[in-house]
Amino acid sequence: MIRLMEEADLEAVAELERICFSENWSYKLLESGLYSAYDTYYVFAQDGQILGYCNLRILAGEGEVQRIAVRPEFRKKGIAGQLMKSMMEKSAFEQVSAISLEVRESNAPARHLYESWGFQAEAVRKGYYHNPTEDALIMWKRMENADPVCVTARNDGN
Ligand SMILES: CC(=O)SCCNC(=O)CCNC(=O)[C@H](O)C(C)(C)COP(=O)(O)OP(=O)(O)OC[C@H]1O[C@@H](n2cnc3c(N)ncnc32)[C@H](O)[C@@H]1OP(=O)(O)O
Repeated sequence: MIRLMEEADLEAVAELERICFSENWSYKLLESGLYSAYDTYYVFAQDGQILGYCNLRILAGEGEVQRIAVRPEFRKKGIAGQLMKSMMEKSAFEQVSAISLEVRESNAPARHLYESWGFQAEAVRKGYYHNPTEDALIMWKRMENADPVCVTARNDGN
């Protein structure tokens, strides 16, 4: 089941980070995020185990999918899809104009996931990632209530 992350989940989520990302978020960073007014963390929990988690940041009327990860042995079972659904519902509830995210260019599973939720790659950040060095794709999804003028301005870097 999907629920909000709690303090008791922090160690398990930090472990998930270590398993899933070469540049992983620390316990301290996750702890500060838990109490941030801008961040919403969801976990997918089953039989007392955290199988997946994600973080949505909402700032100035825009959303950003900052993190999503699923334990390797539980992938391709729709868990990330359920986490995405929770973030999309939260974004709609908060009436964000658009949602963005960054993803490694070579990360086919994540890109497929995001495309299936209506995200489109619109820009590249050269050498954004380290360990190994790689470009980031910036993907966007416009929400139905989007203000086109505002979104265009943001995409031009203004
Ligand atoms: C903003 C960021 O966090 S970017 C980094 C994203 N996170 C990571 O790279 C961490 C490591 N990877 C993972 O944890 C997982 O592979 C995730 C989160 C990308 C996907 O999690 P899963 O639970 O396996 O995804 P889920 O089963 O919900 O599948 C979602 C869609 O992606 C597709 N997909 C999943 N894995 C793959 C794959 N290896 N190759 C191609 N497509 C895939 C599925 O077919 C499904 O598409 P569909 O809805 O059209 O059938």
